[in-house]
Amino acid sequence: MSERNEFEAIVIGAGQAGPGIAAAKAQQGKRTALIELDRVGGTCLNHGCKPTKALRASAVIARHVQRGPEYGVHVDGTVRIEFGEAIRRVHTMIDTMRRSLQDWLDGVDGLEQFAGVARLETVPGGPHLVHLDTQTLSAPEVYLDLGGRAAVPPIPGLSEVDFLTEVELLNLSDLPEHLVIVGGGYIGCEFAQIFRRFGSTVTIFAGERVAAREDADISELVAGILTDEGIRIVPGRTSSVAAHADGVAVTAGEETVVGSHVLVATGRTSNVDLLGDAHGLAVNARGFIEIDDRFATSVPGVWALGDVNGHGAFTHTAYQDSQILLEPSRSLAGRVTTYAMFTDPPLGRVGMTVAEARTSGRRVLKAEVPMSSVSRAILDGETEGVMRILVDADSEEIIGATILGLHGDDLIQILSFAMQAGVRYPQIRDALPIHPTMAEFIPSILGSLQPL
Ligand SMILES: Cc1cc2nc3c(=O)[nH]c(=O)nc-3n(C[C@H](O)[C@H](O)[C@H](O)COP(=O)(O)OP(=O)(O)OC[C@H]3O[C@@H](n4cnc5c(N)ncnc54)[C@H](O)[C@@H]3O)c2cc1C
Ligand SMILES: NC(=O)c1ccc[n+]([C@@H]2O[C@H](COP(=O)([O-])OP(=O)(O)OC[C@H]3O[C@@H](n4cnc5c(N)ncnc54)[C@H](O)[C@@H]3O)[C@@H](O)[C@H]2O)c1
Repeated sequence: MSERNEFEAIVIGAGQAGPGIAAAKAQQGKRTALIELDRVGGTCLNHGCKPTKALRASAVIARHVQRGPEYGVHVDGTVRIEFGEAIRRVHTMIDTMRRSLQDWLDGVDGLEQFAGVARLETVPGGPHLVHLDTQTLSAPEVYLDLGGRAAVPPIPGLSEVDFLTEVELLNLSDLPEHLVIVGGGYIGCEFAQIFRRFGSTVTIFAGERVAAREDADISELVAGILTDEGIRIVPGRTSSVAAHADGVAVTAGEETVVGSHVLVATGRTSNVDLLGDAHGLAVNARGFIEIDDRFATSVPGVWALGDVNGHGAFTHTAYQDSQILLEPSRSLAGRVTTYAMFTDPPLGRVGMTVAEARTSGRRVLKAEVPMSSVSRAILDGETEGVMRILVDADSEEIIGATILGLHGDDLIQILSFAMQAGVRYPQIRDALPIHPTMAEFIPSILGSLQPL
């Protein structure tokens, strides 16, 4: 090993956790390597959160324009939705953000960047070895921010057609005529609504049901929002896929739908396999690297952050992993995981679902209001959805919340911050809310809790 390749810290993956760790290690004066096989910014920046939410912004505007007459706003002349322009807007924005991240990394003193697939060979007592195509690096500290990729389910015929994952879908320049989506999770629902609003025919093969991680009644509300916009939801697991003269035929049970494009959105798989077979790390049955509360893996000197440790599946969890790691007094224990599905209206979620609360063994109280009773939602003409809060009757802690509706993605954070701070529900119930806002119903429904 030449001295040139001996580092004090190596970070593999420049996604949501890697860049911050790499910069911090370099700033601590450690000679640090950051290795990325693709583009900096990982899934979120290149083909995840950010491009989808930028594209969603165009889809939301399209919807507002279409709904204008309901509000007395008429756009005279033709309204055209140009998918090509919308996707170019997305790419321009993402390119700028990626350049800015790259410029920031390039400016970190003591940080050396490498391109390629890193294979890890752990060595008892360290330093560990990281192999690239033409060279091997070593370091006593290795940080893994490997993320994941679309899982490709073993559906007969799928591998023989040109199916899309989110990567290819976001690289289309022409609008699909009929987008068939296999999987009704967050990716399936978000893309379904976006492409429908641009004018595609959209069919979701939803598996069990859309948004299946949520309570069944919430899934039903989400399904209603999507079907009201003309999206067809076919229940059941996709059993076969085949090439067809008009595109691709997708079948579940008795139902076959022929689409021009098929998107596979049936979950994610971890990138741990890319490390090769000499990493020696304990990996669980789902492919996640096992860690303790401070991200230490089963091999001393190796830490795992972000999606690959299975303790979060979001950008904010991956990024927070890096913040926790860098502050020795913090740990993963007690993190209140919260997330949103960015349909329009969005679904905000934190803590337990009703189904989980029922089996928790706690005495649980529930407060709920349909958005059709929330003044601001009525005034804004956005009455789909529901606001629901679950409380532990004995400890008075908030233990879960679901907000499907206008600003649900932001409103939910009032509750997640309260949960993180250990606030008792009467403190929020007795707060003074502003009228007429969506948040005003959070205190008011906490005054009408009922046993679950
Ligand atoms: C379509 C879509 C929409 C999403 N929307 C949201 C959203 O709205 N909000 C949200 O919070 N989350 C969203 N997510 C999830 C979010 O993108 C991920 O949770 C997040 O990117 C995980 O960050 P990470 O750092 O763990 O991994 P990643 O961002 O995937 O980064 C890992 C990096 O490691 C690199 N890498 C892996 N193995 C190696 C190796 N051996 N050598 C070198 N480099 C390697 C990869 O190339 C990648 O760049 C979305 C995901 C998708 C697919
Ligand atoms: N807003 C957000 O934060 C956001 C948005 C998109 C993605 N993500 C992240 O990406 C991850 C993956 O999202 P996803 O939607 O791919 O996965 P998911 O796990 O949320 O949903 C996949 C769905 O596909 C179904 N399915 C599996 N096999 C099927 C088959 N053969 N036929 C029909 N349906 C089938 C499953 O039952 C499941 O309901 C999420 O867990 C999340 O962490 C986050």
